[in-house]
Amino acid sequence: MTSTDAIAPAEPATRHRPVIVRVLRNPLGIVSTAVLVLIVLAAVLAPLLAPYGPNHAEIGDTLAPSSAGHLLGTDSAGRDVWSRLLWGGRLTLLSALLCAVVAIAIGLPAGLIAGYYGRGFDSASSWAANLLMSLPAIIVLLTVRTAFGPSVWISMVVFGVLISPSYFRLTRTAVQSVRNELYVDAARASGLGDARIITRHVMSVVRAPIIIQTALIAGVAIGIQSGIEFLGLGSPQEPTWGAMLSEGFRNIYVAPTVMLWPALAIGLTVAAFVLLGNALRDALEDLPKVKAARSAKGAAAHAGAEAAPPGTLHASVPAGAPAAAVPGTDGHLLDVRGLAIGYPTSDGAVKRVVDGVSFHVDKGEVLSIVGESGSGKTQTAFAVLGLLPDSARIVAGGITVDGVDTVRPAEGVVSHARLRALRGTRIAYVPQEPMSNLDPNYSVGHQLNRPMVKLLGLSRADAKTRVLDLLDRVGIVDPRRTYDLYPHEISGGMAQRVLIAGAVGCDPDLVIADEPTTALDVTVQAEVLELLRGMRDELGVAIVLVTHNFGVVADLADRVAVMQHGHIVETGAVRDVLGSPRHAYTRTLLDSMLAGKEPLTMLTATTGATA
Ligand SMILES: Nc1ncnc2c1ncn2[C@@H]1O[C@H](COP(=O)(O)OP(=O)(O)OP(=O)(O)O)[C@@H](O)[C@H]1O
Repeated sequence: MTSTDAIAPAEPATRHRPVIVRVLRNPLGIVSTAVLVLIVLAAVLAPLLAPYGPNHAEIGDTLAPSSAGHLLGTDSAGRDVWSRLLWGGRLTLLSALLCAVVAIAIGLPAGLIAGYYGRGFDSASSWAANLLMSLPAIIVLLTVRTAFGPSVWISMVVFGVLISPSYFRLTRTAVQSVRNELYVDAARASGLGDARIITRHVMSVVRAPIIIQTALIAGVAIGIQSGIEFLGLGSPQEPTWGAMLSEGFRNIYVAPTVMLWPALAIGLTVAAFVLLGNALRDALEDLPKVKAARSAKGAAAHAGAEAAPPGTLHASVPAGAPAAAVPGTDGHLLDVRGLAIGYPTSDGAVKRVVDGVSFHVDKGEVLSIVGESGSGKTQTAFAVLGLLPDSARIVAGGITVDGVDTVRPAEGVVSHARLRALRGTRIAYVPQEPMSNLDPNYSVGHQLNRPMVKLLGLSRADAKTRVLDLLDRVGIVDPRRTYDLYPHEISGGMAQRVLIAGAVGCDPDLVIADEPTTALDVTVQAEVLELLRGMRDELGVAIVLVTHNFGVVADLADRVAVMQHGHIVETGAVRDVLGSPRHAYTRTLLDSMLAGKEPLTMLTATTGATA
C-alpha cells in the first residue's frame, strides 16, 4: 500500500498537559490546592500534632486564653482548642468525603444507565431524582437525627442520598449528549460491548464534570454538616468543627476566639473547595476546544480500532468458521431481502425511508450502493451494521450476515444480541467522517489497540505490534509517532487511513464503507480508494461501498445497486449498468456526472417511497 507525505503526522503535536499541571498553573488552583493539602495533612497527622486527645478536659482551666500549654486556649469544658481543631478536621473532612462517595455511588451509575439506555429506567430514575430533589434537606436531616440519634455519619449518608440527583442529572445529560456521537457508533460497530463503551468512551466525557461537581459538593457537605452541628444536633462525643462552632457561640462574649478558630477552618476549607472546583473547570475546559479543533479540520475518523499482522493477515486471526450456506441465502456473505425501514410520524403512521431493498454480497466482492442524497443508502448500510436510531423500525424484510440472521422478518428491529458476535471480527465499518468517529480522549494507538485485545485476545504488546504494522500498511509514514497522537493532531486523510487500519484489524469478512471519501480532498480520495482496493485484493474482504459518485463506483465496484427514494431501481454488474443503463434515473445520474454536474443537486424526483 502506498505512503505519501500528505499523510505524515502534523507538526508540532499539541499535546494535552495533564490536568494537575494546568490546575497548578492557575493561581487560584495552586492556592486552593495548597490550603487543602495543608488542612488534609493536619487532619491526617492529628494523632502526632495534637498535644491532647479530642475529649481531654481540664476542669480547672476553662475558657483559658492562648498559652504555652494550650496554643489556641481552651473551651468551656477545659479542652484544648488546637487539639480539637485537628481532630475535628479529620471527622469533618471524612464526613464530607462519605457524603460525596454516597452521592456519586448512587447518582453516577444511575445517570450512566438512564442516559445510555433511556426508556423505562430513565423515566423511573428521573422520577426518583425529582422526588429526592423536592424534599427539604434540612427537615429530612432533622427527622433522621430524631430517629437515629446524633451521628454525623448517618447524617452525611442521608445528605449524600439527597444530593445524589445532582450527579444523576449531570451524568445523564452528559451521556445523552455523547450517546449518539459517531465515535460511539464506530466503537459499537468495531465489536466493543456496552459495558466497555460506557466505561471508556462515555465515562471520559462524564469524568470532568463529576470531578468539578465533587469539589463543590465537598464544600457544601462541610457547610451543611457544620450547620447541623452548630444547631447543637451533633454528637457531643464526636469532635467536629461545627460542634466547636456551636460551643464557641455559646461563650462568644466571654471568649470570642473559641468560635473564631473553627469558623476560620470551615470558611477556609469551603472556600478552598469552591476555588479548586473553579480551577478544575478552567483546566478541563480544553476538552471542547480540542473537539472543535477536530471538527474544523473536517475529515477523517474512526472505523474501528483493530489491526492485522504483517504479511499473512488472515492466517493469524482466530476468526470463526467460514460462512456456511444458509437456507434462503444461497451462501452469500451478506444477504438483504425485501428490507423496509420506517420512522413513526406524528399522525401515528410509519414513513418508509427504505422499501423492498434486496441485494447480496459474496466474499471478496465489492458492491456499490449509489444514489442521490436522501435515497436511503446510509439507512440500508446502518441496518446491516445495527446502527439505526432507536426510533427506526424494520417494517419488513430480513438481513443475514455470514450465516447469522441479524434481522428476522416481523422482529421489527436489528438483533444486537446476534449482531454483537459478528462485529469487529466478521463485519467492520469505515465511516464518512473520520474525525468524528475517533474518540478525542484517547490516542490513535489506544483506540486501535482495544478491540484487538478484547476481540482477538491479544496481549497489549502483540496488539501494539499489529497496530504499528497496519498503520504502516495503510501508508502512515511514521507509525510509531502516529500511534501516540490524539485525533486532533492528525489530518483527515490520516484519520481515514487509521480507520481503515482499524476496520481490517480483526480480519473481518465484510466491510461497510459509508461514503469513505466524501470528507476528503481529491488527492487523498484516490489514495483511500486505493487502500480499499488493497483491502479487497490482498485480504479478500467483501465491501459494501455507499457513495453518490459513479466515478467511485466505476473505479472500485464489481456490482452496483442504484437507489432512489428508498428503492433499488437498477442493479447489475458495473460494466453493464454503466455501459447500458436501463432505468431513467440511472441514466440521469450518469449524464449529470458526465456533464460535470453535481448529481446530488440536479436530480428531480419521479417516484416516492411511502408508507
Ligand atoms: N432519524 C430519522 N428519522 C426520520 N427520518 C430519517 C431519519 N434518519 C434518516 N431519515 C430519512 O431517511 C431517508 C434516507 O436517509 P439516508 O441517510 O439513508 O440517505 P442517503 O441516501 O444516505 O443520503 P446522504 O448521501 O445524504 O447520506 C432520508 O429521507 C432521511 O430524511
